Amino acid sequence: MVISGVASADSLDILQPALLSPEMMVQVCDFYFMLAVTSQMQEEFVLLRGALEDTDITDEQIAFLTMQWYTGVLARIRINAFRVELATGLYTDLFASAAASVEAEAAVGNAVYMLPSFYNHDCDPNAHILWIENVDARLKALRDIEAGEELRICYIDASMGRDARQAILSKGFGFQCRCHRCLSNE
Ligand SMILES: C[S@@+](CC[C@H](N)C(=O)[O-])C[C@H]1O[C@@H](n2cnc3c(N)ncnc32)[C@H](O)[C@@H]1O
Repeated sequence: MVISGVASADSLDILQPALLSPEMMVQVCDFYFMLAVTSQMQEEFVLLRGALEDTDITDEQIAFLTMQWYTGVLARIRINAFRVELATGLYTDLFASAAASVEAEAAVGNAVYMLPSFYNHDCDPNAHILWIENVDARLKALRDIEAGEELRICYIDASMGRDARQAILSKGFGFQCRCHRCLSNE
């Protein structure tokens, strides 16, 4: 993930982190839980820290890079990252070209965008994030939107049935969807 421009080490704190699954938590006292750091995370952290230490960056500049910071960032990437798929072609036919790009598995990578990270999910969304020719995320309205109406995007393949959607949203994003479509059993 790249944050362009000048950003402070705590700039990602504003994003909602993933809820920790029971396997990832260890109880440290009656009330507090902490992330049980997996060996893979630990290994990645040591590699990252070591790579930065080998550069001209001073210890003071990487003082923020603690294991706690790293796991907090991973928990945020977990539910806020978008799979970037470039749509090419005419703006008027973006959905056809976006669908073709998904079919061709043309993802160019994953990225976290600050503002789009605040859009909640709906199985019948009123907006859609897309990428045209570059990795700048754009928001396209899917229908007329009333002033004050919440902008909602769909995190998953909306063509799946209700149970499949619920299962993916619960497992992947940690919530039970109560959108109009799910509540109407559609
Ligand atoms: C990318 S964040 C969306 C922004 C987040 N609600 C916030 O306040 O920063 C995704 C998280 O928002 C919550 N969320 C998104 N859509 C939801 C929905 N339809 N129902 C309940 N929770 C939802 C879930 O906790 C989900 O893991």
